[in-house]
Amino acid sequence: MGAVEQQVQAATAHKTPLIALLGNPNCGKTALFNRLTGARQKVANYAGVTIERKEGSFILPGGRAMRVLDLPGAYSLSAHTPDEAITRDVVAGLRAGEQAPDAVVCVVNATNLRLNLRLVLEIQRLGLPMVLALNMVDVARKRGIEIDTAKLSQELGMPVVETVAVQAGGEKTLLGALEALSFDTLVKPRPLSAIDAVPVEQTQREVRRIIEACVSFDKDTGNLSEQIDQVVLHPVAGPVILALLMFLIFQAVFSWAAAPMDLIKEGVEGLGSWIGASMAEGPLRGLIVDGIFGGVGSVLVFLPQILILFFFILVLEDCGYLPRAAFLLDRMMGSVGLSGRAFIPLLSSFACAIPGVMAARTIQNPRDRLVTIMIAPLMTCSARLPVYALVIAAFIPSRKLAGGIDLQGLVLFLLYAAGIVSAMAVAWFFKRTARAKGQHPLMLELPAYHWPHLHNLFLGLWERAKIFLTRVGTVILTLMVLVWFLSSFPGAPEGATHPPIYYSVAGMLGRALAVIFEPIGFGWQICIALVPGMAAREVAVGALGTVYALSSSGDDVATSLAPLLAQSWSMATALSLLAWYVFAPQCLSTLSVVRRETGSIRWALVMAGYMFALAYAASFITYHVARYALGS
Ligand SMILES: Nc1nc2c(ncn2[C@@H]2O[C@H](COP(=O)(O)OP(=O)(O)OP(=O)(O)O)[C@@H](O)[C@H]2O)c(=O)[nH]1
Ligand SMILES: [Mg+2]
Repeated sequence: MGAVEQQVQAATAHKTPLIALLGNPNCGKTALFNRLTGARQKVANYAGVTIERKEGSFILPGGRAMRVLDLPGAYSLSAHTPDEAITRDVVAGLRAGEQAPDAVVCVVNATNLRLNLRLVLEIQRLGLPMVLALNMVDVARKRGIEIDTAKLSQELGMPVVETVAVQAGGEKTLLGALEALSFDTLVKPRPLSAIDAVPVEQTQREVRRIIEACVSFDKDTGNLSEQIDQVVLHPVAGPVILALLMFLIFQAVFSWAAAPMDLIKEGVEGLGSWIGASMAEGPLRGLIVDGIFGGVGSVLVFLPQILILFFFILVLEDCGYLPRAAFLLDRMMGSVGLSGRAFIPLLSSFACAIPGVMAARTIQNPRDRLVTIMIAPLMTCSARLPVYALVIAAFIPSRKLAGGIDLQGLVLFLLYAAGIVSAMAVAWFFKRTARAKGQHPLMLELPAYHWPHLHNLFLGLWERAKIFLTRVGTVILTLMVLVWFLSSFPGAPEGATHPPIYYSVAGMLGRALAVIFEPIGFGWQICIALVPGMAAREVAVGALGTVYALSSSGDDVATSLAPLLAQSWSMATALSLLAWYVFAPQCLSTLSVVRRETGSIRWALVMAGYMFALAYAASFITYHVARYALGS
């Protein structure tokens, strides 16, 4: 061995080898990544969940440290979408500031080798050390698919191991195979032209030949997923089931949440009045009782509703129903010119528009992608739920309609529906003005159904709760303290006729804004809440809590906000505020992500502008129609 080689060997021996997890979308890369590293990246039963690279590290049983990259899924290395391009560039060592991996673990879905092997053959041509992880073998076995791994390994010329990424210990075989790899000599990937040199047809022939040689099917095992799909994807029954499911979810958001919400409310109020009673009258007491307990507490009570909503979304996600919903909605989305791929980004936007806007990266056509980004904020994000829930609780009687339907749940359902319908309308408009061409058929792989993993469900809810509580404890708390200060100082002048807040900085600001918002029914108190609501929607609720606690004279602790609002607002104002929040421009963080993802401030401004105009128009109409109809 020459001196130079020895040096290289010594240098690489010190370096921690980097392996990349590569494979088709939804084959279990992230699950495997989590299993190897103990991380908790998001997994879900549909394609396109991972949209950015994630790095982690772990130790092989023999003691060697390894670094591992989780990459977005790809069907082929001739990238068609921006996230596929990330994957291609990373493995080929073409991404700036990114070292090419020392080895590739190709993850394949054992139940669908036919689709997955093409990518394996393509990657192989890069010439990097490789291991094939035959994942989801548990499902394959259940379905009677038998794969001769020894033969497959021989055919492909690389180690093949069986893994079950969702079972403890399901990654052991992979660790063994990695242990056997040598990282002593540095291998550079061959140029991508090595892949393009081989015609696609030849690759596909090769795939067929390998499958014939290594895979056998036991035809007798009935396919339950297909049977379920005959009902769920039925042209008539399918959409009915989908609508029914959505409807039931919103009913549950109200009816199940009542008890835990009361509990939280009583806890917060009890604590607030206990602390209030033990403190001397003064600004500090005001800050704690009105600002923190009145403001932050009024946001906190919405935790149960958010968790119930996400419980259902997570269950539907994990069992594999969501891509079916995409399939059912594809026709509707296609008729307004959206691609079926827009479904997942739009669905994510129900949690928050930010991941939704980012998930639009999986959309191939740049114009489709832009339109999807522009309408993502019209999907009702979870931060708007508290605003809706508060106003509904104050103004919509909790009555059972015919068939046991809860009126409050129905109104909430309608608000969410209003967001969706207007998103479709806006998409249609954008597409028309942008003179779009023909449609793109939805190519969607329907994963097999499986029971939701309790562990996944629990982690998902825990994540949601953490996000919400962190927001309450940081952004919302800070803004609430600020709102309280601005609403408390300066104090009322001698002989004041209004409550002190009227004369405060916030009061002055609110009165100035009221000039603009009076025509849609918002008084100065609501205007005070609108401003911090731009930073985080829930703060609007908290701010109303503080504003009305400070406006009402006498009461020492903020009594429940809903009845206070019911006394202070007219029904027309309440409906107008609901309409406002269906459309009002999203929080500032969304706008900044839109700027980042579209690469210019222009689209962020267009978004803010069109949403403001829509919101104002919708509220104006709602307010005046309601006043007319209610005769006030
Ligand atoms: N039964 C079974 N399910 C698995 C296995 N591996 C992953 N899954 C499930 O398959 C789904 C997809 O897993 P992910 O890890 O998100 O897949 P991914 O390859 O990262 O997908 P993208 O990020 O979308 O490319 C999830 O619902 C997992 O729980 C496995 O070995 N057995
Ligand atoms: Mg993933």
